[in-house]
Amino acid sequence: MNAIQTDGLTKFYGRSRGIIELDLEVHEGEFYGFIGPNGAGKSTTIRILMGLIHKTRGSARILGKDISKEKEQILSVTGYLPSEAVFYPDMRGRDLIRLSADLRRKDCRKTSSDLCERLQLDPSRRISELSFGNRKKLAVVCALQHDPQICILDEPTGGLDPLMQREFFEILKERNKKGMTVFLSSHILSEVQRFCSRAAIIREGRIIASGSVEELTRTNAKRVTVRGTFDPSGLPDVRDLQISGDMVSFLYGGDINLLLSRLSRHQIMDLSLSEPDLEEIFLHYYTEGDEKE
Ligand SMILES: Nc1ncnc2c1ncn2[C@@H]1O[C@H](COP(=O)(O)OP(=O)(O)OP(=O)(O)O)[C@@H](O)[C@H]1O
Repeated sequence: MNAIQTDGLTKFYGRSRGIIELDLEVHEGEFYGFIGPNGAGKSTTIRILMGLIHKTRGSARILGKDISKEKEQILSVTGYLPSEAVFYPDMRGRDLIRLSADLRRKDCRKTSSDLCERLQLDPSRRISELSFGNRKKLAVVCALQHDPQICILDEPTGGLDPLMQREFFEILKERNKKGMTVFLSSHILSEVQRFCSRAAIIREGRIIASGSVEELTRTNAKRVTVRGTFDPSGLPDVRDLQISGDMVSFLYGGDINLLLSRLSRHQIMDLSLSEPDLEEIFLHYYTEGDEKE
């Protein structure tokens, strides 16, 4: 049984595209990243999974349960962190936390107070008095206090300062070790590279690549940085060329001997060849797509 499985999942808002023919497979216990730029369809996918909006066609299951028919069973074992949490402003944090626990008919006092302490959240304050980051922490407590089997997080780190982001990922990692599946959408690629074992890349509503983060980042291309006067434009498979003063930097996917022989004809002061990071690979997927169109 997969933690999340979608088959041909499609959503149109009127005539405009949300997501198209999305096939996702997230295994139980995985830490899975869902990467894509603004407007790619990440929130649309997540909102359909959480039953907040209806699909146009296709199907989706969470822990084997159909999202259209078994919503209540799904919600009782799922934690959800929306990208922008909107709460009743006059409520106090602790009342919201209790309401969220009551909806799941669970006593979550011990876990919620641990979470508040770790996230340094004062739950006695009114929601209207909380900063954006503190509202996010409140949403994290509501998403995790009932020890869900799967947690679906939409751009989770927006609004959290770096220390809190670290604590938040620590919590997720601990939960994941105990078996919780984590599915998070992000456009912070280093975050996905650091924490996720597998990921899917979504672009313009379609998944353009998926697999282990290692596979996705494995490429023959190297980031070449040269100090000196060098023009790589005659070389094959050169992308993302950046020139700044006497520094030339580009992604190179061609024959390394050819590169070395071209370089040897120039006065080079410094040279480095490094593995591209996920950010660059992502760009690579995008430019590939653009070339095909
Ligand atoms: N309520 C809506 N009505 C009409 N179109 C919508 C609506 N919500 C989303 N869309 C469109 O669906 C597409 C996917 O949007 P979605 O919010 O799912 O992307 P996203 O990947 O989550 O982006 P972001 O990172 O900016 O949150 C976009 O083209 C968007 O304009």
